[in-house]
Amino acid sequence: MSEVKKIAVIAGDGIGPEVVAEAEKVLKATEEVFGYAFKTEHALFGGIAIDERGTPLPEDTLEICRSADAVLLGAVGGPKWDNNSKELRPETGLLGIRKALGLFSNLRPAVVFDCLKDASTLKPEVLEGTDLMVVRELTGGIYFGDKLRRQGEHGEEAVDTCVYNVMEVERIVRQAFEIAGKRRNKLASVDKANVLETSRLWREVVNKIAPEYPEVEVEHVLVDNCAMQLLRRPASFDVIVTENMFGDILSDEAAMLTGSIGMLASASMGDGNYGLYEPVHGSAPDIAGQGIANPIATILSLALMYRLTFGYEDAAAAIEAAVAEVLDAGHRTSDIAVDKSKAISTSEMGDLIVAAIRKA
Ligand SMILES: NC(=O)c1ccc[n+]([C@@H]2O[C@H](COP(=O)([O-])OP(=O)(O)OC[C@H]3O[C@@H](n4cnc5c(N)ncnc54)[C@H](O)[C@@H]3O)[C@@H](O)[C@H]2O)c1
Ligand SMILES: CC(C)[C@H](C(=O)O)[C@@H](O)C(=O)O
Ligand SMILES: [Mg+2]
Repeated sequence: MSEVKKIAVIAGDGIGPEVVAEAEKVLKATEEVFGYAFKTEHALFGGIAIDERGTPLPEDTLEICRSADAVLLGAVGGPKWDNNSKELRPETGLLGIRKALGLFSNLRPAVVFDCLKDASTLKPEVLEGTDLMVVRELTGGIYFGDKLRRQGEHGEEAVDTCVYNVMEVERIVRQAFEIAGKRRNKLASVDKANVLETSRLWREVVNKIAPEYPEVEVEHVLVDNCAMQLLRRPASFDVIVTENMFGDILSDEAAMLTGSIGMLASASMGDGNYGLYEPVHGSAPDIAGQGIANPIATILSLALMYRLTFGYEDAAAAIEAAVAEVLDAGHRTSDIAVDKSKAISTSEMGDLIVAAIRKA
């Protein structure tokens, strides 16, 4: 039996608790199969924390996360809190936890499973071989710059400020080069350097660091062009590194290459092995409570946790293989089902993945 590791579990809102429950089943199965020992501690966060504690990110939730080795998060947000003031929004809690835990690097792999090519809105031949990683800067840029409302010449105005310093760009770009070096040695740096000063700084930093990684081929792509190229030639991308907001948008776009945003996992990391793992999708209020959400993004996020925080490659690979096996066998939640009448539920998908892990 290995040393007990601690995982903070945050279910959140909407489909968050539904998909996290399935990931916890997988956690339990992998503990038993591989002999790992985890202590999980649940914490309140997001809209439910606003309702129960008057703040989206209670101090004790942050403490539970800080004292853990990793965090598993579902999703937060929903219409109930959409008209709240900024401080009382679930999304403010999400930005707060990322900042407080120093998670500046958000890794969002988008891999097209062969058997799911028919689930995407794109032609199968365009998707062939698509396996990319969006490396999104997560604690800077327009998300965190000063915001204000004021009276201007034409009445009320709103201001969002986008700021990046060299240190913030260097650390994420370095991580992206390192990741590209372990993959196919291709890095696309995405910016809007034809317009934005922050993007010109970003590009200067990439060009300054590039000679340290001569084996990595660097391509600068303007973000509007990148949005288009992702649909035109997705398989040509390996690692995409970009700032916070561009990464948010491009990763949702990349999700559709895989068939559904319900397939896209993510890891939010700092300098070390500590990480927060969550699906790329949100709380999906339109399907919450129906038991039909796809839990695979959250389950694959758990696999990323095993790999990146704990170095348990056997369990990570077993989860990924189990997901592939279940999909190959034709099982689909409704978001990836071509014939929706045959779609299975969230918990059926979780159970099938657990069964595949146990029998492997
Ligand atoms: N990390 C997070 O917690 C996070 C991420 C994105 C959005 N949000 C929040 O979630 C709320 C809803 O946002 P949205 O509707 O723009 O995005 P969303 O990702 O929640 O949903 C977009 C669409 O994708 C579908 N979808 C998402 N996840 C799915 C899954 N696992 N299985 C099947 N279908 C799935 C939804 O049903 C919806 O039609 C908002 O409050 C937003 O702020 C939170
Ligand atoms: C909910 C929102 C604040 C968040 C973001 O924009 O970072 C989400 O869209 C994501 O992709 O994690
Ligand atoms: Mg997003």
